[in-house]
Parts: sequence; C-alpha cells; structure tokens
Amino acid sequence: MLALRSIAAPVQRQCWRTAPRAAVTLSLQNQRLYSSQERVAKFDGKKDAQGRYTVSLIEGDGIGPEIAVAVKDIFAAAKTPINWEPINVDPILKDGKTAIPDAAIESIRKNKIALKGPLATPIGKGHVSLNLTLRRTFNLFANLRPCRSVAGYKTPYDNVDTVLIRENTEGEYSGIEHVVVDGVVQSIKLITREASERVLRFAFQQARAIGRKKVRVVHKATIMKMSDGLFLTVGNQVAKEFPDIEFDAELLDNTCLKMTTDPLPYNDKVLVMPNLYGDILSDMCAGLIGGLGLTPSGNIGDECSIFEAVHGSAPDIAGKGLANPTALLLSSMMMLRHMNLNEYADRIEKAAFATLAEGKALTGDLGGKAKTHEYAAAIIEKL
Ligand SMILES: NC(=O)C1=CN([C@@H]2O[C@H](COP(=O)(O)OP(=O)(O)OC[C@H]3O[C@@H](n4cnc5c(N)ncnc54)[C@H](O)[C@@H]3O)[C@@H](O)[C@H]2O)C=CC1
Ligand SMILES: O=C(O)CCC(=O)C(=O)O
Ligand SMILES: [Mg+2]
Repeated sequence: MLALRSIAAPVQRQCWRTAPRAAVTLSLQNQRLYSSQERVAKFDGKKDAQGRYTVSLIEGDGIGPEIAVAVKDIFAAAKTPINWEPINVDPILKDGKTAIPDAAIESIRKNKIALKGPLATPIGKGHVSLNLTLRRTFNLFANLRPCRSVAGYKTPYDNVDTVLIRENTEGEYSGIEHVVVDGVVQSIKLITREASERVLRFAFQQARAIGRKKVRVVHKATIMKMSDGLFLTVGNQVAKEFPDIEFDAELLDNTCLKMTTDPLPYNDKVLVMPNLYGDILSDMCAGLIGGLGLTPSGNIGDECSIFEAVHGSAPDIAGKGLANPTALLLSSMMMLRHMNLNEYADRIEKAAFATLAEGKALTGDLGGKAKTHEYAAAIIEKL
C-alpha cells in the first residue's frame, strides 16, 4: 500500500522569498493571530488524572515528520498539557474503497482531536486522497483557513487578514468519477443542501465570533447554475438567521483578481465557498503573506476536529531540514484554542512571532538560512 503513496512534481517557490526585511507593520496585538474567539465548535475531550489531554498525531509524509518534531519540541518546552498519540493512516481497502485503519479512527474518535502533518496523494492512479478521506470519515464539514501577514516579513501586501471557509466534504472533491466511453470521463460535483447549510451557518457563526460584519459567498453560479446556484441560494436563506451580519456574493475569478490587486478590502469579511475554490484560494492567500510555510487550518466537525497546515508534503525540500514548521505550529495554536488551552497558545505564539519579527533564525522560504530545528530552538529560547 505504501508504494501507492507517490508524490507530486515540485512547484516553483514564491518569487519574493528573498524579499528584504521590513519594519514591523503590525502591532503585537494584531499578532495574536488565531484568537480563542475563533472557537465556534465545542471540544469535549476528557483530561486524564494529571490534567493532560491526549491528541492523536499524524506526522504525515515528506516534510511532515520534520515539522512535527519541531512542534513537539516547542510544546514540551512550553510544558503544554498534551500527550501525543501517534497514529498510522497508511491506507487500507474496505469494500474496494480507500479507508483509514480502524485503530486510527478509534484514536481520533476517542480523543476528539488530532494534529496532522501533510499526506501525499498519488497523481492520476492510486489511492484516494487520505486528507479527503479523513475529512469525510469524521464529517469535518468546515475547513477554516485564516491567513494574516507576519510582522516584519515584507511582502507586496501589508496587513493581510483574510478568513476563508471551505466546504470540506463534497463539491468537486466528492470523488465520483467514471468513464462514459473510451476518451470521455465524467467527474461529478455533488452539492447538497444539507452540507451547504451547515458550512454556511458555520461561516456566519464564525463571523459573529470573531467580530466580522460580512459573510461573502465565492461562487460560479453563472456557469454552474444548479450546483453553485444551490450553494448561493442556501447562503441567502441562512443569512436571514443572522440579521446582524451583511451577506453578499462574488464570482470566483473576480475574487482572485481583487485579492491579488488589493487584499485589504477582504479584512472585514468571512469568505465561504465550495471545496475546490477554497483549496485554490487558500494557497493563493498564503502567497500574499509569504507562502505556505505560514498558513494554518482547522478541519472542524461536530464530534471531532483535525488541525493541519494548508501546505502539502513539499517533496522538493523533504528530508533536508529546510521546512518551515510555522504553518503546523500555528495550526496547533488553533488546536490549543479550540481546546480552551489559551494561555499555552498565547505564550507559544508570542515566542514564534517574536522569532519571525527578529529575523535572525528564519527558514529558507522566508529568506533565512536556519534549519527547521534551529528555528524551533530560537522559538524555545523565547518561551
Ligand atoms: N493537506 C495536505 O496534507 C495536503 C497534501 N498535499 C499533497 O502534498 C504533495 C505535494 O504537493 P505540492 O503541490 O508540491 O504542494 P506543497 O504544498 O507540498 O508544496 C508547494 C511548494 O511550497 C513549498 N512548501 C510547502 N510547505 C512548506 C513549508 N512548510 N516550508 C517551506 N516550504 C514549503 C514546497 O517546497 C513547494 O515548493 C502532493 O502529494 C499533494 O497531494 C497538498 C496539499 C495539502
Ligand atoms: O489531499 C490532497 O492531496 C490535497 C489536499 C489539499 O490540497 C488541501 O487540503 O489543501
Ligand atoms: Mg490545497
């Protein structure tokens, strides 16, 4: 099975990765990035007799183990009350379909929370994405992907602060594909009222929780009149439950143009969209602030949640100690706040942002020379 875990071709890195450092543009208060107010779904995991929680840990492929070590070292140094339970998600076949091993499912069901490194998906043939399988297995219906500028790291855009929510269980990623006749294939984009309603309601709740006054659906209902049309219609209906929040909609291509021209008008909004659009736009947002090494995410469900970086397994830099662990670290901050362990998240986050702002121990993607473990050590020193 492992042989199926082949990897994608490397992707060009951001062209301004060696951009000169600039004065800190954001206040420290703004740097308290992923606030506890973003905790909309409830976590009801149980502490042990020592007051510690157990978190299922999927280290993942490629750079996964390197960035996971950095996070574990930082958590240990901050005396975070977490026991890690490593789990193996190498795919198995159940009734002819890709599935997660039972032991891994039991671990996440029991702990109700997991931190996950990137999992590689073979291109074309091979097993179904394990990332998507995990999201579907646990009904993690909303993928919350915030993206904020990092103080001291200069990009063409200052003070970016976007919040993107992606429908996480269906849409273009439903995985329903078949050959009609030789040379003709069909891929079905499945949109249901039920899944649309729950992610749209989550978007409005999230907007309220973080004090944003606007929810915007990003869509292509001009072309996909029925599928995106349903998503948009449900958005209009759910909006009526939230009279304090403004609701509008924007075509995806226009959103891409406007965000890359000037992202600041998006700072007062929560964007919500079908699966594929959220996947693409979240990488694009990462590009606005310094790349995939910096952007976290949470896959949120009613029963459990899995936190992971936006990025993938980065095969081009894997095993070389070059990976930036910030994205996974910030995902673990979202996780701690989801668990109401805010004081640990605040402390670690403060140390991480101070290290980034100081700029002495940056990884290569941010124009520095530090290895993954050297950057982690610099954060630990600041704890
Ligand atoms: N949620 C997940 O587990 C995801 C998994 N993947 C999988 O990852 C594999 C590789 O996909 P790619 O398209 O290459 O995307 P990728 O996100 O792995 O890499 C894209 C580019 O960003 C750089 N990069 C990514 N994370 C970085 C980090 N932490 N520090 C420094 N640089 C970083 C990489 O070196 C590469 O140049 C594929 O098999 C894909 O299916 C892709 C995206 C998300
Ligand atoms: O599952 C995969 O291979 C990619 C998933 C992805 O790109 C994402 O979740 O952002
Ligand atoms: Mg992606």
